[in-house]
Amino acid sequence: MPAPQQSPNAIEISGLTKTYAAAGQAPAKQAVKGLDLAIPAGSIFGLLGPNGAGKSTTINILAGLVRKSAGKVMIWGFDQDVNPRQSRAAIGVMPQELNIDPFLTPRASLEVQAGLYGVPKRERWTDELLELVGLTEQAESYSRHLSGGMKRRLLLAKALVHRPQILVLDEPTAGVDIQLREMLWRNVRRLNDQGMTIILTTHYLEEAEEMCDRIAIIDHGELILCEDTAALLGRADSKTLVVDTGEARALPALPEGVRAERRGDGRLALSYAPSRIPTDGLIDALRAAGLPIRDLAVEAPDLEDVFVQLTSRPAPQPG
Ligand SMILES: Nc1ncnc2c1ncn2[C@@H]1O[C@H](COP(=O)(O)OP(=O)(O)OP(=O)(O)O)[C@@H](O)[C@H]1O
Repeated sequence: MPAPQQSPNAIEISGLTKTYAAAGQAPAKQAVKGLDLAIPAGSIFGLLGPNGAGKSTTINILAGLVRKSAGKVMIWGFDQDVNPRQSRAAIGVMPQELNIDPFLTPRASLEVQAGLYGVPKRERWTDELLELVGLTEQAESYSRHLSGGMKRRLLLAKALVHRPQILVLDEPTAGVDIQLREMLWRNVRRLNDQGMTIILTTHYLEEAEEMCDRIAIIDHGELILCEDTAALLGRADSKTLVVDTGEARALPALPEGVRAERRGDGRLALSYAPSRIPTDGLIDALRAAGLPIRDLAVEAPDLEDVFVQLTSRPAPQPG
């Protein structure tokens, strides 16, 4: 159904605000505070933030599941307030919760979902979808007999019935095993290769680092930054020099600002800010202090370092 999308962005959010009304003892809560965000078409975009930052609220507003309090949301060129049907049709959401009807088979679930989106019978791709997520064999089993992993795969297929231009994955790999995680990412990459824009939230920063072209970090309902992943990683002013000191265990005197830690394998890990202590200067200092250096490696910062620096909070933990 959708046609527009003249901008290079699949999604444009401006001034997005959400205040949950007070309920019982709980006071009103402003979960999203004037968020501006542009998500380029064709990207794999990560929405990250500590627990309670407002990620799910934002995603649920995009999905049309939560009503925003203020602001503008354009999905695939459609204003959510002006063209709610078209903007909904452009997006598919794989939610966190396993909301699957236990009495439907996977095939029936997909058919019902396609019906809800008004997909005509001849345009349905139920068999292909079952194949895509590896549920062909279980197509006629009751969903209540599916394993947790299979239910998640069915959720992915449900999000795709109407062939959306944008796929949103809310914590897709929380608590799933390695095989399922790999299968999910394989599918996500394949869909992205075919042009689909992917938006995901994840608590696994390693995963975001590996999968996402661009990352936004939000905290307390506000945007902290939005950058290409490579640029983001370049921001962290931290490196780790890992030194194999052989039998020597005594710590030498270290330049100020260097943190030392002995790793499980016996190597000495020295963390430092390269803007203040250049790597070669640190190595010279170690030599001058008489530290035996059998081997050494410099580890670049990862997304976790950046995240902690920017939010001054521990990285989110998988729930
Ligand atoms: N239905 C609701 N009613 C009231 N407050 C809510 C509701 N849903 C979320 N909140 C609050 O809004 C804030 C943002 O929550 P949200 O779930 O969007 O964060 P999140 O970044 O997705 O967190 P998490 O990583 O823990 O899922 C939190 O303080 C949360 O308690």
